[in-house]
Amino acid sequence: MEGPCSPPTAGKFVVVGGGIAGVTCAEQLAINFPSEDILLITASPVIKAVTNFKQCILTEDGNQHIYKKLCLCAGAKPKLICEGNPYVLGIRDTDSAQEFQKQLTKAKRIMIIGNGGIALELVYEIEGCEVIWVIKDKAIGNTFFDAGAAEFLTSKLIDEKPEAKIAQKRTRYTTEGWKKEVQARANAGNIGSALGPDWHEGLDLKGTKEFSHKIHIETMCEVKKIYLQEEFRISEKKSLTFPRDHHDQSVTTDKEIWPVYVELTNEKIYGCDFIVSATGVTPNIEPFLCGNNFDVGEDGGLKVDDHMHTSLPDIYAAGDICTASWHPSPVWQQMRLWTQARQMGWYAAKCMAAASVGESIDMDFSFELFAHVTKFFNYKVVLLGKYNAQGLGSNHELLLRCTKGQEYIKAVLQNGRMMGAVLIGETDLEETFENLILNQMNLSAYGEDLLDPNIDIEDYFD
Ligand SMILES: Cc1cc2nc3c(=O)[nH]c(=O)nc-3n(C[C@H](O)[C@H](O)[C@H](O)COP(=O)(O)OP(=O)(O)OC[C@H]3O[C@@H](n4cnc5c(N)ncnc54)[C@H](O)[C@@H]3O)c2cc1C
Ligand SMILES: NC(=O)C1=CN([C@@H]2O[C@H](COP(=O)(O)OP(=O)(O)OC[C@H]3O[C@@H](n4cnc5c(N)ncnc54)[C@H](OP(=O)(O)O)[C@@H]3O)[C@@H](O)[C@H]2O)C=CC1
Repeated sequence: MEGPCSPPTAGKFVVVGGGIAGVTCAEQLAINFPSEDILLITASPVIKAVTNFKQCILTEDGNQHIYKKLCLCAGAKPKLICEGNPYVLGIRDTDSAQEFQKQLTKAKRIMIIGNGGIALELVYEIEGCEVIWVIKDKAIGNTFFDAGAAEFLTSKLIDEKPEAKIAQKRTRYTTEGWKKEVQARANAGNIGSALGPDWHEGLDLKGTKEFSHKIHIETMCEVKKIYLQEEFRISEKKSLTFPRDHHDQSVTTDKEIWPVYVELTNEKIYGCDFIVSATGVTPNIEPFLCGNNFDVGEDGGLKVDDHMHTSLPDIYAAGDICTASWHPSPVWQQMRLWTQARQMGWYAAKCMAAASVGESIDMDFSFELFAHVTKFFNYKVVLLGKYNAQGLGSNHELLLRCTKGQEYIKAVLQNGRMMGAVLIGETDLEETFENLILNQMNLSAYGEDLLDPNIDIEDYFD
């Protein structure tokens, strides 16, 4: 490690990471302390070490920065099924998304591994390329849906894609102005900020073929082995599987020569141009561990308490890098999402500001109820509270309403109180359900009327 090349700079507050968590944290600190210098450090220059005993961080360019309070917002990186294989791509930032797009323009068939957000979005968006989608579960979208919602969505996947996409209603964050600079600097290194909602809007996700969608789903299996073309040819002659569409699971032999071959745990082998590993993320904590005894969560994040404080004095963390380790509200859980990263960055700044002037602060309201609004297969999707009855055991009931091609509504109730909901389509129920979850009103008397389409429940509960 090189020695420091210039005298240390001092800032009351230092924030590491130019993603949504870090930028929101720095912005909020600047609002609270307009006359202070707030130092925002992002992947270029990369942080090499944090030496807490000296309240000092050392950047890769050899500079030292002294802090009174530090917030680590270095995000996460893709957890790939296999590191160092040029045919296995992860998607995280602008560079990796562009690399994926570049490879796709030359591809006839790709394989997507994983059953979460990235896979769900990709299988719907990719055109002109066969997609073999490999999932560990029985049904699609395990991180967001139960089997019922998955079935509702699967029927959309195998129908033709509609022309009109639903309108964007949220504020778009662009990389213009000063944010562009932050992004550009981050991308100069090899770790950029995570792409967020609408990340594929500007990308032309088209392969070499003329058809729209061709998706084959392999359920309940994982990758057993990946062979490069040469390795595969000299390996014992294995029979290649030829993908059919979703309904036709018959197996025939594929005669084409592919750059890479994947053997699955169900013994099938597919050739393809490349593999997308959409298999979750690992928090970026390594640069901060050396010499520091941070408490680390089971998912590999820096543990933070209800004031976003890590286990080390004056060091906070927010966004994908952290593991929420406080006793949460019964209807909130952490998921590594853009909205949570922003809320955490904002709240961390509030906590840092309060601590620095010796004030106390209550937990922010945004951690009362889990709420995620997104779009899958061109449907608006709203997830509230314990939307999949997470942690409720068998002591819960589900109310369902489904109109094929239009809407899927699920309410999760426990002891007559609403604990969570999945709303797919333009249901207009999110505000009412959000209130019902928050106020924990006893709904036993309403029974199934709660989802009766002939009853306007908005009027009912107002
Ligand atoms: C393809 C994709 C699509 C997504 N879509 C959605 C969506 O639709 N909805 C949703 O809610 N969420 C979505 N997410 C998740 C969401 O983008 C992330 O949860 C969120 O952006 C995390 O923000 P962050 O600031 O914690 O981390 P990041 O955005 O990862 O930012 C981390 C920052 O730290 C910097 N950094 C890293 N290491 C160092 C270091 N050693 N020194 C200095 N700087 C460092 C990086 O350069 C970066 O600027 C998506 C994620 C991906 C990858
Ligand atoms: N619209 C949205 O809300 C979007 C959100 N995102 C967010 O971005 C981040 C990255 O997305 P993504 O990579 O899709 O991560 P997710 O955490 O959403 O999903 C990862 C998926 O990969 C599966 N998986 C993990 N390891 C393996 C393995 N070895 N073999 C096969 N499958 C495996 C997981 O299964 P299991 O759960 O059983 O381990 C899970 O289905 C996440 O934080 C996600 O929430 C991304 C895109 C869109």
